[in-house]
Amino acid sequence: MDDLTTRIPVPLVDPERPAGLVARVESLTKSYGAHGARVDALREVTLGIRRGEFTAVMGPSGSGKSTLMHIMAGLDSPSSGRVWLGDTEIGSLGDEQLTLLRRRRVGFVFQAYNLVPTLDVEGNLMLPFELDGRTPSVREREWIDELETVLGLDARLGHRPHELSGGQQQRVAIARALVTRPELVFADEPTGNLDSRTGREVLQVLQSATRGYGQSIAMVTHDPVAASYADRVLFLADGRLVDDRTGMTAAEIANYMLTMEQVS
Ligand SMILES: Nc1ncnc2c1ncn2[C@@H]1O[C@H](COP(=O)(O)OP(=O)(O)OP(=O)(O)O)[C@@H](O)[C@H]1O
Repeated sequence: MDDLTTRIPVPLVDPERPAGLVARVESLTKSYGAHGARVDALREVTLGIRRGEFTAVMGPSGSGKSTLMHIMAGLDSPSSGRVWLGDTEIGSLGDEQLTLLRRRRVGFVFQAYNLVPTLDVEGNLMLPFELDGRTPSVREREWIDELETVLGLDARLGHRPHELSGGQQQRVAIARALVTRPELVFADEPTGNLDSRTGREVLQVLQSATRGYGQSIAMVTHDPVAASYADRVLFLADGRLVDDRTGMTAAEIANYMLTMEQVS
């Protein structure tokens, strides 16, 4: 597989746009259930995801990582607090606008790949455009071709997901998340189903998408090795943001998690 960083010098992020936060939440709270059975999944969380960075959201099981990601991606609504994607406040959008935001401005990569089994690789990559009721422009077609080459999918375009390895399926899912050049890609345990070597390859692809193209990525994981590929690690514990660190090694993250688990 080629290295994204060396092949394409064209930045994904429009240089005219100011650097800063691609998404943020303010005093975000999410509770499930009521009274005695109430679970506070998020408690007054305030944070920003920086544009052009690979951010990992780490924390013990049940700390609120998935809930945070779902709310930031407009897949779930908060109990209270505010959420922005770029300058758009998500809470102010109606259902239709929210659907368009999810379709056009964010991308998703899931642990289970979530490819359409009846479509081949090319069909899966075209899906975001089909759902949007349009065909790719010439520039978009060039970008799709580049992604297919860089992600090593050229020889697989006519194959269906069951004919691919897990790592290949996840590369298709990453390419599909990138084809529309979304402002932010959300990745939920993207290496959860992969062996460690294939997992590392997928993490390198995500890292290269940030370093080579300036793609903003927010990845939820409980794996210290996966988080060490990120530029920045946000730590959640018991529904709260407890730390915000950069440049951590896998060993440092693992130690940090161990300390968190001992304290809680
Ligand atoms: N739909 C729901 N109904 C009730 N409780 C929920 C629901 N979704 C999440 N929770 C609770 O909210 C808390 C946070 O869950 P969340 O899935 O966000 O944690 P997580 O950090 O992603 O965990 P994991 O690493 O195990 O996936 C947990 O206590 C969970 O049981």
